[in-house]
Amino acid sequence: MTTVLRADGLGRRYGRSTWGLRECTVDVPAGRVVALVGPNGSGKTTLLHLAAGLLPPSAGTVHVAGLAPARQLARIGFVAQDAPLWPRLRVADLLDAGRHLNPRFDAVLAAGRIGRLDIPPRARIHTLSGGQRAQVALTLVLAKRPDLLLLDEPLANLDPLARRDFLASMLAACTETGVAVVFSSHVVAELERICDYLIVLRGGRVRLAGDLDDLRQDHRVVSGPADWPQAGGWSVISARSTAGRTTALVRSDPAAVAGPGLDESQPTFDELVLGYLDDARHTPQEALT
Ligand SMILES: Nc1ncnc2c1ncn2[C@@H]1O[C@H](COP(=O)(O)OP(=O)(O)OP(=O)(O)O)[C@@H](O)[C@H]1O
Repeated sequence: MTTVLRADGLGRRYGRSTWGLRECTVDVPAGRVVALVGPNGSGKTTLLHLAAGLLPPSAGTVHVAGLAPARQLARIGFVAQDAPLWPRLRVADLLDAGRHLNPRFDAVLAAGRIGRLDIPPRARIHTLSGGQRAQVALTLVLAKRPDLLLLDEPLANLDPLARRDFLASMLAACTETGVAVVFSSHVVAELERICDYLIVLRGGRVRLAGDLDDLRQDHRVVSGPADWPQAGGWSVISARSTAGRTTALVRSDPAAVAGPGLDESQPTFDELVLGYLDDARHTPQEALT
């Protein structure tokens, strides 16, 4: 397995005592589409900035295709939150700038993509819709032909139709170019269709990371009488009780069988993510400082 992004004990401290990210260890295989999820302030942007070489680590290491990000800038595409672009420039001028600034820039791919999206090349950026601006930003980084694409909440500010179009075109571009994508988002429901790898952050720490199919196999949603989670040998991630029944996300040996009176199923993507965001063992942010 080729690893495109490797973080080992990675941490970033802001000021003297606030850790934005701590003890982050993940291995992202080449060509995967990674959902990076977590509540506000959980460290998603910090991780993306470290991976893009925009921030130096305070602890641990991060490598992109085996080297420090600063030495791999040509292989990394990064789109910051809100896809900032020069508002007065025309689309064609931006693509031109991209061509001059990036040695591997694929001008044919960029022009073809903008044409297929029906974005007028003569239009100035500030006249485009939020969805069109997000697509121009995605086109610019895809044309760099990166090995790793880092997208920080690209769906924010997009309406549901624009989100669907953006995700579909992003997935098509990934399949075509083989680029790995790490994609931070709060729009959990939309991620399942496109992601095959998951990283859940909470309180600056990695709560869960791995191949989505493997993670779903390792977990169960089990529902039973109100007191059941105390009775078994499960590792309970989170539990909720309503109307005399308790439903819990548990991590278990795939061979384990639920006892009598318990219903179990493999978690959906939402159940897995929300179960870890609800994690009762959550370490409060104060404990990280
Ligand atoms: N420049 C900074 N100075 C001080 N603290 C910061 C700075 N940037 C981030 N932090 C802190 O680090 C933590 C992680 O922030 P980060 O922006 O990485 O989270 P996030 O998961 O991307 O949040 P959001 O979903 O709101 O964008 C937060 O507690 C935040 O307040």
